[in-house]
Amino acid sequence: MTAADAPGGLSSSGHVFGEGVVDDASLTEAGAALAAESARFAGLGWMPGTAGNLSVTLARDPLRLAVTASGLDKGELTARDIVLIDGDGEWVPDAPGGPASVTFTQRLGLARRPSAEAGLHARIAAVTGAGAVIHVHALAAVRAAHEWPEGVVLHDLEMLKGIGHSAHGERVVIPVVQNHQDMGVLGDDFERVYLRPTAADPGTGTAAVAEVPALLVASHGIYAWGADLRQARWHLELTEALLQIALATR
Ligand SMILES: CSC[C@@H](O)[C@@H](O)C(=O)COP(=O)(O)O
Ligand SMILES: [Zn+2]
Repeated sequence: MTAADAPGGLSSSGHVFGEGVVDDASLTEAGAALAAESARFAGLGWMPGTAGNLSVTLARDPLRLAVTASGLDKGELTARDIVLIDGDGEWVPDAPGGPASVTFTQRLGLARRPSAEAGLHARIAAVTGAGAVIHVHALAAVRAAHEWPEGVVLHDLEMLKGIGHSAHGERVVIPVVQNHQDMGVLGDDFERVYLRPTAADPGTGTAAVAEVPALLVASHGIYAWGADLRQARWHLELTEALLQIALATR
């Protein structure tokens, strides 16, 4: 299976969960998938200039993510424009199977810095178990966070089903946090507002609480995540559409 035809744009071999080992092949595959996804959102106008960033989780123990490099035009990324980071969002030497002390990025002759927001990607992946996180500067997300700084309440909308909730009779809150340049602060704020999912109780049949797979950062943009890149994209596009409806019908 190639990166192009795999669910989420990344083949199952690209996820090396549990081993903490990431090789050149999985990095290249992740880079290709992130570049393709990034071009899609740049085309939508959701990543103007160098805005926005994306990541995929490559390993869980210890946590390793491939994140887009900082400060690049997100409509022009290539498979090489990624950086391997740890659970703190810090660059880590990659490709342990490669020549000793020569990293993937060094072999390519590139000096890449991880996204300035890599720390929040890593926090979201750690807390939610996400396989992919996407951050864009989409307009409805910014407008909705400005309009409803305590969180955007949605209900009785068909597309809520697309983010794991009911189309009828359920109150869903898209959380909002204030913008901050310190990813540690943003990560803590995210954990404070994140609605953790609960499993269904087989004894009582009590319905599980589903998560809300999106976070609005006021005066900035939106983060959305999912089990893989494709699901993260669906959650992002559906949330932005829901926010457009909320703004249009307020
Ligand atoms: C063009 S300003 C946007 C940045 O400050 C930031 O918010 C952003 O989304 C992109 O940062 P980056 O470090 O390139 O991943
Ligand atoms: Zn941003």
